[in-house]
Amino acid sequence: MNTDSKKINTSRISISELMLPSHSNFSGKIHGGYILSLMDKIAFACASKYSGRYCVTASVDTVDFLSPIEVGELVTLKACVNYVGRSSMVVGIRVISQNIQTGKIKHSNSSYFTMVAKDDDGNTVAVPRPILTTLDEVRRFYDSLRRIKAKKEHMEDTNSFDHTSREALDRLSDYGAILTL
Ligand SMILES: CCCCCCCCCCCCCCCC(=O)SCCNC(=O)CCNC(=O)[C@H](O)C(C)(C)COP(=O)(O)OP(=O)(O)OC[C@H]1O[C@@H](n2cnc3c(N)ncnc32)[C@H](O)[C@@H]1OP(=O)(O)O
Repeated sequence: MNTDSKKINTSRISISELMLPSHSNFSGKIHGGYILSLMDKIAFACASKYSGRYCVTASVDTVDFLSPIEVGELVTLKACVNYVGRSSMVVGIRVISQNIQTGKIKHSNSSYFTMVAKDDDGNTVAVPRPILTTLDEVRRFYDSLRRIKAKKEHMEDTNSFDHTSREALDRLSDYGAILTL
């Protein structure tokens, strides 16, 4: 177990990038996949900065795209480590876009990436214990814990659900689905 400790706020990082026509999709808006790749990059940078280790993405929480991003807008991603396990870190990411001419800012999306630190042999490795210095950091830490617990419960629910049971098949009609087995 790594007994070092580190202030969680040392993980704070932000990147800005101007959105070019090459980043757009068929409708002329910025491609969501491009934003996701920027989010993965900043999550990697944030977790590696905190842990001093090479990190891999273990999981990505839901990403809801709240408003489209236009070509020519300046996209800024802000990230910080919210929660630290033994080898895993939950990185909170907020993405905003700004129209450079008008200055108008839109919240594009937010998400949580779970990153895991690895050593040079590719084994998971303990990361420093987090030092929290503000109540916002305490809130984010507990919010992460709640999401981890909810995900675990959801997995247990999914694993114990029998989709072939009479009850499950009957219930399909509640959702307007027609069964023709
Ligand atoms: C410094 C060098 C510079 C190099 C300069 C390169 C520059 C380059 C630019 C890079 C730009 C972007 C880079 C992005 C990084 C990729 O894109 S990485 C590619 C995509 N990700 C992967 O390939 C990961 C594949 N999966 C794995 O390796 C393993 O399954 C994992 C995730 C490490 C877990 O391994 P495991 O054997 O199950 O280990 P286990 O001990 O059970 O779990 C370890 C921890 O992971 C957690 N965990 C495992 N699975 C999950 C899950 N699904 N959800 C949440 N937590 C999980 C566990 O709870 C545990 O947490 P702790 O209790 O330790 O805190």
